[in-house]
Amino acid sequence: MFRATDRLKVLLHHLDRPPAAVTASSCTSAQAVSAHYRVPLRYTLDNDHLSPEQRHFYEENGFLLIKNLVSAEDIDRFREEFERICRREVQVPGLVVMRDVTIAKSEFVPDQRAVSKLQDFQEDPELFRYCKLPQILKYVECFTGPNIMAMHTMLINKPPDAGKKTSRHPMHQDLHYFPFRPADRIVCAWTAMENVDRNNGCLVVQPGTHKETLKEHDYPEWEGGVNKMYHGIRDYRSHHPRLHLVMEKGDTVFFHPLLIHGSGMNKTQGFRKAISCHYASADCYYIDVTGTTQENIGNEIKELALQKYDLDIKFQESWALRACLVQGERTSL
Ligand SMILES: CC(C)CC(=O)SCCNC(=O)CCNC(=O)[C@H](O)C(C)(C)COP(=O)(O)OP(=O)(O)OC[C@H]1O[C@@H](n2cnc3c(N)ncnc32)[C@H](O)[C@@H]1OP(=O)(O)O
Ligand SMILES: Nc1ncnc2c1ncn2[C@@H]1O[C@H](COP(=O)(O)OP(=O)(O)OP(=O)(O)O)[C@@H](O)[C@H]1O
Ligand SMILES: O=C(O)CCC(=O)C(=O)O
Ligand SMILES: [Fe+2]
Ligand SMILES: [Mg+2]
Repeated sequence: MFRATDRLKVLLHHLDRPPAAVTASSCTSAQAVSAHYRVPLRYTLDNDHLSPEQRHFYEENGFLLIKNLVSAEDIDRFREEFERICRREVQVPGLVVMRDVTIAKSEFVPDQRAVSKLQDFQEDPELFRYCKLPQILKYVECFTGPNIMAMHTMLINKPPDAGKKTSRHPMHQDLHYFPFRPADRIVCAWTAMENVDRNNGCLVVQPGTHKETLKEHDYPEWEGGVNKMYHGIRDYRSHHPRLHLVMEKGDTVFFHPLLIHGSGMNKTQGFRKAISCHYASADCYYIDVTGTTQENIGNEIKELALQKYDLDIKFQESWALRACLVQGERTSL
């Protein structure tokens, strides 16, 4: 994660710079779709990749599911690389290997099956291929524009629930973790590596919640415990309906960082796998989260960097170090 400290110096002078051209300038000749649906377009940029219907769907719902976007061959390669990492045949600098809290806190000696998540795989060329797949970037560009940074990478291996419901991911908004803006120029791509449904803990989304504000997040008070940094929306009572995203291997969902989502318990004996990347426009800018609802996660990440890597850095810096350009120019982030 924190590999190039010298690169940091170059990056830091950008941190507090105001945004150059990332306001709403995007929506210029969006009139066609806009007029058709009589709504202003805000969440998507002018492009000829999305159909008017797809564009309207994302504007209204905050996500877009594309069937069969990643080939079975590619997914099999990602799976093989994941297994090599678990067997410790490859060492990846900066990689965070996370185990389920039930297993991490027990006497059980963890083997590869205990790995519940890999984070920050940007230094693994085979897994990072996912973030550069042209068919994914074509969609990403519709939300971020042409200068694209891969900000956060994950391979999620949701384990069979050990009986304490710790395989759940509480309902949250990803923006809680991100000290950069504007939110509308950030998007997550999440690809199912096998069939996912309610049994093995598919994504659960609340369509339309991307239009709401960022909520306060904290650890949920769950009896069986909760994984490190799995914050959920505090005192959450939502009137929005929940939608379970049933997906097949290779299907990919793109979603907005304010969309409220989570994932259910894995009631099967298999490990539910998905690979994802959060992208942002390189024209985004970092913000200071002091005094905001994000201060708690910012402090937690700073503490982790200090304990684990002996690095005394700002929340924003932890992101600037992980970020990788995947298309266009690294203008700000
Ligand atoms: C949009 C996006 C950002 C949304 C999200 O991804 S939300 C989830 C974010 N999650 C994370 O960022 C996970 C971060 N996880 C990590 O950094 C690591 O897995 C660590 C929790 C630091 C553990 O790594 P490491 O230090 O290598 O492992 P160790 O086995 O030596 O454990 C050190 C101490 O941590 C504890 N631990 C390990 N895994 C978990 C867990 N899943 N939940 C709660 N506590 C955990 C472990 O028991 C140990 O504690 P002590 O024995 O020192 O008290
Ligand atoms: N008590 C709770 N507080 C907050 N979030 C919860 C709570 N219970 C479940 N969730 C969240 O709701 C989402 C769905 O979880 P859940 O395990 O209930 O799965 P489900 O898909 O609804 O399956 P089921 O068919 O068992 O109800 C997850 O994000 C989960 O973390
Ligand atoms: O794959 C999942 O369970 C969802 C994870 C998620 O939403 C996240 O890590 O932010
Ligand atoms: Fe999330
Ligand atoms: Mg439920």
